[in-house]
Amino acid sequence: MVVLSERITDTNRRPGPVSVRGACRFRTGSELRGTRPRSETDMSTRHTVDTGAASDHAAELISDARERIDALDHRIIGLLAERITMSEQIQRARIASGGRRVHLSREMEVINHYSGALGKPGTALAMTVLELCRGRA
Ligand SMILES: C=C(O[C@@H]1C=C(C(=O)O)C=C[C@H]1O)C(=O)O
Repeated sequence: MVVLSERITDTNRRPGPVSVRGACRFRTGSELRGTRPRSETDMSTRHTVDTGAASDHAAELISDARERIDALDHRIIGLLAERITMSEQIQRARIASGGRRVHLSREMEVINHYSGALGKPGTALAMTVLELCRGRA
């Protein structure tokens, strides 16, 4: 059962809407019946809305896994920064010696490495990594 929204000012008043991140949603049947404490329901709903999950269990699993993904992305970005520094050193040394910035046969090796491991998207990823490291060719 749902009840149409109206803005709430008193958090104990029913059946006004519940605010979720500044937005309003309809009150659920269990909230209207008072079978769950209001704050627990609000937290639980926010949890599932944030993750797109349909249960608290899935929402918790997703939140935990997202933290690990954020940590992995942080490391990937750190590794990319390290790669950019190494690549710049090579490019500077080559240019200082009278050579060119770009070395195509080496780039093909890099692209093959990525596509061998990751398939077609690996090619696109390698191109992006190369662009980050030596600019647009
Ligand atoms: C770093 C180099 O210079 C450039 C950058 C590359 C890279 O970032 O992997 C690869 C080939 C070159 O275009 C290199 O020759 O190894």
